[in-house]
Order: sequence, then structure tokens, then C-alpha cells
Amino acid sequence: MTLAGTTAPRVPTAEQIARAPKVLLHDHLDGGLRPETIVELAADCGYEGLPTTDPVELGVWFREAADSGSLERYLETFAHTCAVMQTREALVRVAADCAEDLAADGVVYAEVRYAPEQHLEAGLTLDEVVEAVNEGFRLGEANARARGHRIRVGTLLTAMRHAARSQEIAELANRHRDRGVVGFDIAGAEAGHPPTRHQAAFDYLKGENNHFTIHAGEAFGLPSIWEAVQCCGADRLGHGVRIVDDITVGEDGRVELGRLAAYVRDKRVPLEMCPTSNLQTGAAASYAEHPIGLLAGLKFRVTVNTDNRLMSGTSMSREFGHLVDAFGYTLGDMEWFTVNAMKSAFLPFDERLAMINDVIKPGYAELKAEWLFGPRG
Ligand SMILES: O=c1[nH]cnc2c1ncn2[C@H]1C[C@H](O)[C@@H](CO)O1
Ligand SMILES: [Zn+2]
Repeated sequence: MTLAGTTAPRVPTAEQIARAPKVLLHDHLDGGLRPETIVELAADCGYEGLPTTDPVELGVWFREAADSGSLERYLETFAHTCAVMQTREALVRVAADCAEDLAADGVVYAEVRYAPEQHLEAGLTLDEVVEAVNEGFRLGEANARARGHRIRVGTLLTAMRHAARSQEIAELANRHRDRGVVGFDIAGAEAGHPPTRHQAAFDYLKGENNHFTIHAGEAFGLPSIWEAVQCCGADRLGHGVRIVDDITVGEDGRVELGRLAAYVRDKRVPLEMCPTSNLQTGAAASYAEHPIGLLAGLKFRVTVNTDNRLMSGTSMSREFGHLVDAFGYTLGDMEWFTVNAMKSAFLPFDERLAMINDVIKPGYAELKAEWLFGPRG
């Protein structure tokens, strides 16, 4: 996508990556808290289980504890974040922080997910949890705007795949539709918990013409992806990295897609890829070997995401920075990933189009033209 034969710089600077408009479809609310917020909330609610109350050490602890090579062990770290997210005030604060942090990182549209069933320990009802989180996001959007950043945040309600509340959570998502909730998801340990266990919830949502994504093809392979797409009818796949198991690359570089991989690509099923998270849970060995390079090259509907900013010590800019380093991606490539994400969002079509044409494309056009004028005075 570089202009051949020009002096246009190929690789964006870190500063340009940060300023570029970005769209985030896969980010967990309980995986993105600021360490200092966790420490303060733990003091407020009397939670004494934190491994340390020093925010810097706590940030390091989360990254290291999540860096285990196993999804199950990675997920254990969420006990601490969920422990401090049990009151209305805490949920408002965490959601507001989240919107402000994403906006400061150049994210213009985000779908942030969480499992309401994990926030009932202090007596909130499922509806109260959703209302508190929505209130926090509206507050965070307004605070961001006051600092000159524009962001819109929608939420996805997650049901935990090992539990049995998916129907209830699907109904909750439907009840709060058009009031901040844009869809549904299932998450948690994948092996041994096939998505079809929650078929009734997916069928209900389809009956209501509602949207959902499914974590699939992260810790378990093709059968999980096949079920999510063909039985459950997922609109998008959370991760989906293991779709590469259905792709063969010959020694001569010839690529062959199996039937499932071809279906996913040809039907434009969006893949919510989260490179750093995959390195931590063992789904990929390095950024350079991450399947996103192959899948993007084959024009799958690939998107770039953070998953859990706290556990991965990451941000959208960092994820793009890693990919630029590993694959030499240009601003044009970043724009392609971002337009892919916006096309795949659970937002009405006219709003998606306006975001693409009036926010994303002009933002990248401005950045792409900078080399013509030299540094801003
Ligand atoms: O990458 C993930 N795979 C499966 N489950 C996950 C992942 N990241 C977070 N979760 C779980 C832990 C959280 O408590 C829950 C809801 O956000 O979703
Ligand atoms: Zn996830």
C-alpha cells in the first residue's frame, strides 16, 4: 500500500500510531483496570487478597501471572479484578476510566465486554450492574470529550461458558439493547466447554435479531470454530486464531484453504485477533509467527484488539506497534484493519458508515499526508 517510487515513509512512527483513529471490538472491562484504581477500590471495599498494594508492582504481577502459557491460569488473575468490581460506584469508576484510557490512546469506537454474573457478590442485581457500567461509560465519554478526545463505547454482555446463566444474560442483553448494550458474548475456559452448550441463548438472540460474538479457536481448535459459526451462528469470532489449522502453506509458498477456513474468509466472518494475549496463553509463539500476518495477507476479515490491557500490559497503540515491527505494516494497513473493525461492529449500518467515511478515512488521510509538509510547527 506504499506509494512505490516515492519518499513516503513506509512505517508509521509510534506517535502516528497513537494519533491514528482506532476501533476496538474485543476488550474485557475486568481485564483493563488501572493498577492504581484496583488498589484504591480494594481499600474502599476491604478486599485483602491483592498480591501487593504497590500499583507498579501490581501491574507487573498481573502481566507475569498471566504470562503462563495456559488460558486457564491466565483466567485465574481475574479473581482480583472482579473482587473490587462489586458495587455501583466501583463499576461506574472502572467503566469511566476505561473510556478515558481508550480515548487517550486514539480509540474512536470500542465494544467493551464483561460478565454481569461476576458482579453480584455485594447484592447488585444483573440490571443494576448493567446500568452502573453504562453510567460509567457515559461519564468517561464526557470526560474524554472535555479533554478533546472523541470516543463512543458500546458494551457486550458476556456469559461464562462453564456456568449456566447464558439464557438469563442473553435476555439481559436484549432488555438493555439500544441503551448502551450492543451484543452478547461467551468467554472463559474453552476446552471442555463447547459453545453449543449455550445453544438456547444463541437461538433466543437470533429470534430477537440481536448480535453476538463467541470466544472460539483460542485454546481449542477447529471444532470450536466450526460450532461457533455453523451451529451457533456467531456474527464474529473472539480470537479465531486456530483457523490457521485449516490452512496449509506449501514449501513453494502456495496456500490452500480447507473448507472451514474458506467459509470464514469468503463469508467475511470477522476475527477479533489479540496478539499479545495469544502469546501469553500459548496460542502463538511470537509476534512474527502470529497467524494474523498470514490471515491478513489472505484478506480474512481480520481486526486488531487488546483483549485484556492490564494482564497484557497493552493498548491498541502497543498492539499495532508490535505488528508494525513484526510485519512492516503501513498506515494504509492500519487503516485496513480499522475499517475492517468498524465494518464488523454491532452498530447500525449508517453509524458504521459515518464512522468510516467521516472519522477513520479523514484521520488516516491526514496522517498519510504528513510526510509532505514536514513536522508540524
Ligand atoms: O481471552 C480470553 N478468553 C476467554 N475468556 C476470557 C478471555 N479474557 C477474559 N476472559 C474472561 C475472564 C473475564 O472475567 C470474563 C469476562 O470479561 O472473560
Ligand atoms: Zn477475550
